[in-house]
Amino acid sequence: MKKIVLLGYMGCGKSTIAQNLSKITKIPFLDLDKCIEKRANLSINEIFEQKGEIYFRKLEHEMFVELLQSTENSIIGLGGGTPCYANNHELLKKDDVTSIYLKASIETLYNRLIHNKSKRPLIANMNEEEMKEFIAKHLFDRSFYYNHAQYKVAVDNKTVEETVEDILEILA
Ligand SMILES: Nc1ncnc2c1ncn2[C@@H]1O[C@H](COP(=O)(O)OP(=O)(O)OP(=O)(O)O)[C@@H](O)[C@H]1O
Ligand SMILES: O=C(O)C1=C[C@@H](O)[C@@H](O)[C@H](O)C1
Ligand SMILES: [Mg+2]
Repeated sequence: MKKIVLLGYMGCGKSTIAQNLSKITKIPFLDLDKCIEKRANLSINEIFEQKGEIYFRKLEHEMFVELLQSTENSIIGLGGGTPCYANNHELLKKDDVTSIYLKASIETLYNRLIHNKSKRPLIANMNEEEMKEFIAKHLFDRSFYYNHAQYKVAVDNKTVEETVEDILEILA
């Protein structure tokens, strides 16, 4: 029961890359954020608004543990904050897990997230200036946890296909 776990900051491409990798490898893709939404019967935004972030982080941890315990092979796309809470980073080193950090620069993340922030409650209400500073500081804080991944793939200036190719080489 091999698990391929993709992690990294919001907008680095976890969901996009995982979907494409899944098509090629025929290994099913599970998006942790989507699993949480299904379990809670609320969107990520609604969970943050109605229940608060601590509740979300608890659910996120429980769901991550549950997905890792399943006996099926899977590609698991984490949420941007998953490795940074509840000691989830320690789970990235498990024997049956291949964890891969999709590493993007502040510039790449900013350019992607600026067009696509409404569904991301941590940045939804920020203006462009605030967002750039927030991403820079937040990425710095989170890098410690992301660096617990077994592998790193740089994604700047790469197409989806190129990043998928890099991951296939790691898995070969
Ligand atoms: N080369 C690329 N690789 C991956 N995504 C890209 C690329 N170029 C543009 N994008 C776009 O960047 C966005 C990446 O968002 P995606 O939802 O995959 O990230 P995520 O890491 O899953 O974010 P979150 O943690 O918020 O769920 C998508 O809108 C995608 O279309
Ligand atoms: O970076 C984060 O902390 C988050 C990223 C998203 O994937 C969601 O899990 C949620 O919006 C929190
Ligand atoms: Mg995602």
